[in-house]
Amino acid sequence: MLHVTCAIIVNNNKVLICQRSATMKLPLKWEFPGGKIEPGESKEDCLRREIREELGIDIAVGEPLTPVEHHYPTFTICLYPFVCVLESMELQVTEHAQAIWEEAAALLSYDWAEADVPIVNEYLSKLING
Ligand SMILES: Nc1nc2c([nH]c(=O)n2[C@H]2C[C@H](O)[C@@H](COP(=O)(O)OP(=O)(O)OP(=O)(O)O)O2)c(=O)[nH]1
Repeated sequence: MLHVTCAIIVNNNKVLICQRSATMKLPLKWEFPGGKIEPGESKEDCLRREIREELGIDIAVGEPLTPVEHHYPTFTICLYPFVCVLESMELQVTEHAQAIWEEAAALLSYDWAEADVPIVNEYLSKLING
């Protein structure tokens, strides 16, 4: 099983969402940026490292949401989501097809990686219900 962190990065009431490139696994699916936890690394350190590598920005890692275990046809992941805050502005998209700031209300209209769907739903229900 792959252990993967992902960041729901919030800034000005928008969330940063990323589209996987055509050559990655799960091509062109939308996801929250992040990646595999390395041996000996904390989830929070993993997220800060991955976000710096993939997007060139710094984040403050905040509240964890519920981890999601998902079985894709050829691999299984456990995805650990955290709500994060943007700490530096200049985005440099190095691995994804695109990265965009999106309103919460529009998140459900994207073609998400399947493991992300429960995370999007939990984030939205927290926004509505506090
Ligand atoms: N970063 C990230 N990965 C996700 C999400 N949802 C989801 O199913 N995944 C999957 C896609 C990948 O198979 C894996 C994350 O690994 P990664 O980002 O470090 O790896 P990768 O796709 O660049 O490359 P690889 O698996 O081919 O080595 O988890 C998500 O929201 N964020």
